[in-house]
Amino acid sequence: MTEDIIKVKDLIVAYDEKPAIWHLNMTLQKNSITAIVGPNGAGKSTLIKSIMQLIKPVSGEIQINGSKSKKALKDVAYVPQKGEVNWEFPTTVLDVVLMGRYVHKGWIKRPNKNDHKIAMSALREMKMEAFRNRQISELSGGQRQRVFLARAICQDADIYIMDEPLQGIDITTEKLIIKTIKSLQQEGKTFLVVHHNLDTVKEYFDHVIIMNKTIFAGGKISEVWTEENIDKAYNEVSAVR
Ligand SMILES: Nc1ncnc2c1ncn2[C@@H]1O[C@H](COP(=O)(O)OP(=O)(O)OP(=O)(O)O)[C@@H](O)[C@H]1O
Repeated sequence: MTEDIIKVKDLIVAYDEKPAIWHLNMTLQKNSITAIVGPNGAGKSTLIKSIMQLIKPVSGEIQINGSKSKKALKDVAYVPQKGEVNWEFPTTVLDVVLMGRYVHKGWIKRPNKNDHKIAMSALREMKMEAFRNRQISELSGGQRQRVFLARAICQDADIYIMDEPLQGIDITTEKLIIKTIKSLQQEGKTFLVVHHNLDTVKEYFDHVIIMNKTIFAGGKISEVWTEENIDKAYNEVSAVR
């Protein structure tokens, strides 16, 4: 029996009255690892920012675990694109990872021993333990991505929404991130991941959403990952532009 953990109904999102998402409907299946693919400007980031309530849609409805409330977001860990973060902010790797705990305690309470233990274990999982006292401005791109994943792990959310986590990283880090995602799936977690490399979709994911402003196909890789569907989204864009 499958269960939809996120439901998006008839979503329209616009920037300066120009639609970036147009009548989009999708569901995210619980315990899946789902890729969102589509060409540049297809609205992939806009979709996940809408789910994270970082952007207000023109219309439509988004439910997380059956709820439309902002409170439902505490079950969601968000990994933004690297470029969206101020990496010059003076803070250490450990402090960034500990931020994952604030969702559980609020911003007022200081992290306790247990929070530190959880943060260190997440850093260990991402092989970043040795960097814990390093300033985030002094990390490479791949190391930054690992720190962000460690923060998400530290939050211990049910759902992980990640915007291009494999962008600009080496193959070792890519394999480490995928291994971590797959082992978290074994623990019952769900992943929605913006992904660009079409060659690795089949290997890394079990579900896919193929989009360009709206959804062209969505479901199990074995059912919807076809040349025809990919072509539609990447080439037949005029209908929704
Ligand atoms: N803050 C913004 N203001 C105005 N337009 C925006 C803004 N953010 C995105 N857009 C536009 O909305 C459309 C969708 O952008 P979005 O970043 O969601 O696409 P994407 O699929 O994530 O692209 P990419 O693969 O290039 O990262 C694009 O045409 C983009 O130019």
